[in-house]
Formats: sequence, structure tokens, C-alpha cells
Amino acid sequence: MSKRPYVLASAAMSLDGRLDDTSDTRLLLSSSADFTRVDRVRGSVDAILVGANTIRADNPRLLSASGPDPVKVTLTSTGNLDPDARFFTTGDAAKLVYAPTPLVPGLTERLPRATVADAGDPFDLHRMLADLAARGIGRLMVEGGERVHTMFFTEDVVDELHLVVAPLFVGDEHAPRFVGPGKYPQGRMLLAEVRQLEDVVLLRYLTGQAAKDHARLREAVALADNCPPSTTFRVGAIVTDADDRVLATGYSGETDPHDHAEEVALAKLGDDPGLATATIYSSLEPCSSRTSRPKSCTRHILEAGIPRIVFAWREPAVFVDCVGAETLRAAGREVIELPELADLVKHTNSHLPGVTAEPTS
Ligand SMILES: NC(=O)C1=CN([C@@H]2O[C@H](COP(=O)(O)OP(=O)(O)OC[C@H]3O[C@@H](n4cnc5c(N)ncnc54)[C@H](OP(=O)(O)O)[C@@H]3O)[C@@H](O)[C@H]2O)C=CC1
Ligand SMILES: Nc1c(N[C@@H]2O[C@H](COP(=O)(O)O)[C@@H](O)[C@H]2O)[nH]c(=O)[nH]c1=O
Repeated sequence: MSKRPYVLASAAMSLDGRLDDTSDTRLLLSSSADFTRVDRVRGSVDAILVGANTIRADNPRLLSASGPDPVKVTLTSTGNLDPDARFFTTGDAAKLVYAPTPLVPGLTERLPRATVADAGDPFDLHRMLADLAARGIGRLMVEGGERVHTMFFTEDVVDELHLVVAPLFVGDEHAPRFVGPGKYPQGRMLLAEVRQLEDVVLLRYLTGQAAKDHARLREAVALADNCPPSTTFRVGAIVTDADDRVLATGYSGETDPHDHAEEVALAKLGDDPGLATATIYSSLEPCSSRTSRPKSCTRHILEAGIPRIVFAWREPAVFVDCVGAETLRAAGREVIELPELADLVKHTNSHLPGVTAEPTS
């Protein structure tokens, strides 16, 4: 299977599941606090995608005030796009238009501010995603509308969904829905977060590997409850193989007061061949320097050859300035941070100076 970006689908819908009404003006479903959140998510991704019909209906800018503007992406089968639409005229980031092969030369001439990319003939979503990955897009936010969300979900290429429910009805059967009929992946998604933002509710769901990572990391976080009383960090770690089977677990102080969770788990594995395709889950960013022992957990992970590291809480500068995540990334390892679980970890570490946790769900 070809490489594709991490796909985050985002939508705001009414209580009757509509993305908009059928009037000429765009229906604001999000609250002001939610628009601020959406702006932050836009600032955290590499690219943002909407369907050509959303450009025609809303004339969106798709910019971010809170981060670098993401690359803008759209897709069309007709080429019916206005070169003066705000999608093309606002922001400095690149604009990409994916179209079926026969349309590419004509559209390239008509849309001078954009790069028109070949999506195959017929249009191939997987080819488009592979092309985005090849252009360096690691995280793609998909804002809709209905046809686009339907296609991404039925093709099973969504990793995360941010669904906002607004407290109003649209009541028009011609208004666009969040998604239409189709053959969707079976099974339940993982509900990772529920957040109230003024009068709307954000539901954050995860699928596939993203859901597995979240669930395993939660287990690693809970392991830290076994740590003996300590004046340093209380951390839990789990090593899993390529099939998500647990190879080993560890927690701080498990056998000796100086033990770190990751080194305890790794010491149980020796040179297990499964390490070459393993993932290590740690509630805290792996340490990059130590006073009590010669090797940092970052060094242990590098020497064990583990290719994937998932952690929740970036180490705060309580004792040292940690560069574990940067060091592992620089060495070519895949490092995934799930900050939504950081408050749980802070809660277990509230004995440390300056560490306070928000209430957790
Ligand atoms: N509330 C919210 O969060 C959001 C609401 N919206 C709303 O959604 C509505 C638009 O939704 P909808 O009408 O479904 O349109 P979409 O925005 O999903 O765009 C559909 C268009 O995208 C292109 N397209 C889709 N699939 C393909 C494919 N496989 N190959 C080639 N091109 C493809 C086609 O363009 P073409 O016709 O040019 O061939 C198609 O008409 C608007 O009212 C907008 O306000 C949109 C985003 C977010
Ligand atoms: N109406 C609506 C959304 N609509 C999305 O926002 C786009 C407008 O972007 P911009 O012009 O940059 O502000 C619009 O085209 C559609 O993709 N999004 C949401 O989170 N909540 C909402 O209620």
C-alpha cells in the first residue's frame, strides 16, 4: 500500500446532521470558541482540503491565524473553479488542485496561482493521497463538504474525526449532510475526547492505528499508578510488537528506585528480534540525559532499534531540558505525541514542583 498523510476529518453539523442550509450565505454552526479551536487545528496541519463545491458555495480562505498557513488542496472532476476565488487569491501557501488526467493541461492554464496535479483517469483518491505524501504533506485536514467526507470515510482513509454538534435544526432535506449513503468501514470508532465549547460539543474520534495508539498509551499511563512514592517522575511504558501484542511493560522504580519505565521494559526483552518492528509507549517523553545512570532512555531505545515511539507528555524542565523526541526524530524514528493524554500523566506527577493537572475525563 502506498504511503499517505495522516487524515483528520473535521466538520460542524446541526442536530439533524446538516453541514449547511440551502441559503446563499454560509451557515455558522461552530461557536466562536470552536472557530478558534478550528483555527488552531488548521495551524497544526500541513494541508487543508475542501471539495470544489465548498469553494463555489462558501468562497473560503482556509487560512490560520495561529500557525503557518497550511497548503490548500481541492479536487474537481469538472474543472469548474473560479481563478479569482479566495482559495487561490489569499495566503502565501501553495494551492493544489487535483483533477482527472484529461483536465490537467487546460486547468493548468486557467489556474495560474495553483499547481494542478494529475489524479489519474478516472480520478483516484489513493493516488492523490500518495502524491500529497510525496510532496511532504504528513498531516491533512479534510473540512468537507458532504461528498468529500463521504468519499474519505467510505474509502477508509480517515484516522481522526473532529465532529462538532451545534444546537440547532436545519430541517431542509436538500441541505448537505455530514455524510451521505455509502459502504462505510464496519466497527466502532474510539471516542477519544468530548469537549464543550460554549454551546457546541466537540466529539473527537480515532480509527485504526490512531485508535490503537491512544488505547495502548492510556494503559501505559495507568501503569504509572504502580510506581512507589518518589520525588522524581512516575512513568509507565509498554512495548508492543508489529501485531500490537504486548512484549513487555515497565514503570519507574519497578525494581530499584533509579529505574526508568522504558529501561525496565527494555531490560526484560534483551535483543528480542521483535524490537525491530516494535512500538514503545511511554507516558512521558523518553529522557535524553541522566545523572543516576550512564544511559538515557532515548539511548536505550536507539540501541534497541525500536522504530516507533508514542508518548503523552513532553518532559517539562523540572530537572533538565529534555530533547528525547527531537533526538529520536533526528535518528529517523517515528515519534508520535498524543498530548490529549498529558493531563492524566500530570495528575500522576502532581507531587513534582510546578506540575498541576486540569481535571481529566
Ligand atoms: N459545516 C462544515 O463543517 C462544512 C460545511 N460545508 C458545506 O458543505 C457544502 C458542500 O458540500 P458538497 O456539495 O457535498 O460538496 P463538496 O465540498 O464535498 O465538493 C464536492 C465536489 O468535489 C469534487 N469531487 C468530489 N469527489 C470527487 C472525486 N472523486 N473526483 C473528482 N472530484 C471530486 C467535485 O467537484 P466538481 O463538481 O468540480 O467536479 C464535487 O462536486 C457547502 O454548503 C459547504 O458550506 C463544507 C465544509 C465544512
Ligand atoms: N460552517 C462551518 C465550517 N465551514 C468550513 O469553513 C470554511 C470557511 O473557511 P474560512 O473562509 O477560512 O473561514 C467553509 O468553506 C467550510 O469548509 N467549519 C466549521 O468548523 N464550522 C462551521 O460552522
